[in-house]
Amino acid sequence: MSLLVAQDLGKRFSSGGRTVEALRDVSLSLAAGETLGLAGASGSGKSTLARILTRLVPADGGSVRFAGEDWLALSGADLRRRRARMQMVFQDVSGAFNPRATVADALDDPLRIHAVVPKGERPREIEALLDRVGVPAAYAGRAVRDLSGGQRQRVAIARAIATRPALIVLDEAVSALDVSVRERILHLLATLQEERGIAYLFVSHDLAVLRALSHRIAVMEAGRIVECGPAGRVIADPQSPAARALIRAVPRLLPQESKESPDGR
Ligand SMILES: Nc1ncnc2c1ncn2[C@@H]1O[C@H](COP(=O)(O)OP(=O)(O)OP(=O)(O)O)[C@@H](O)[C@H]1O
Repeated sequence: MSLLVAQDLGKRFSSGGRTVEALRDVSLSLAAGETLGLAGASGSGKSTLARILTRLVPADGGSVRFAGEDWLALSGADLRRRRARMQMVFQDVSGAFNPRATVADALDDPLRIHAVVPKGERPREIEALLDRVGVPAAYAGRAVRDLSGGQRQRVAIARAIATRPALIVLDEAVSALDVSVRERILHLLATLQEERGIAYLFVSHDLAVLRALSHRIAVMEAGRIVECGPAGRVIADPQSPAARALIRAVPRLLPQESKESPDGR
């Protein structure tokens, strides 16, 4: 059974007398424990889709079923409670944290809000989360803004897994990082997925990044999904001009290194 099914999502933005159709009839599905990579040129609608799925912006039309529920119909306390099951990590996580927040504060918030563990166990849980993402426990008292970009992303991942989500939406989550730091974070994400069965919707303009993690890749162009298939197939044998253009932008792409799963997902 699918963990998430989005159907016919649409979104228009109006600004300065101009209307942009950011999403047109977008449908996709995601299985538990699966990574769907979402590729596309700048402005193709990737972030809008990520923001609609995470309920940061409303859709104009369409539906989303998540974990068996009508996700777009949830509101108020019901939505707040269910948010524990769908978390997100963005490119610039500094904006997501209170600038003065310590690492411990940033992790304590979701544990408290979602009552993940009893109050007395929260300090130990924070330690375990930091350990899991490879941040030394001694960093707990530091301000998030004083961390390196890679460490901040590790804390953002720790915060995302704190509520034991079924799905994490990652929007350009490794794009600002150096290549070696990026590779270690991608490895961490892959390991967490194996351990916990978390599904990822991984948004990136960089197909090389998507190839490292994705079982399937969907390609967007001008608000539509123009191609979707097993990661290895999309990279080795792209069917759409949009996918071909993205591949041309990354000359080192080698299809045989794709992490496509044995059942062809
Ligand atoms: N709040 C907004 N107001 C007006 N237009 C918007 C808004 N958000 C997005 N858009 C427009 O919607 C379209 C899709 O934008 P979106 O950010 O989803 O694309 P993207 O594929 O994520 O691009 P990028 O990779 O550059 O982030 C673009 O034309 C963008 O200018």
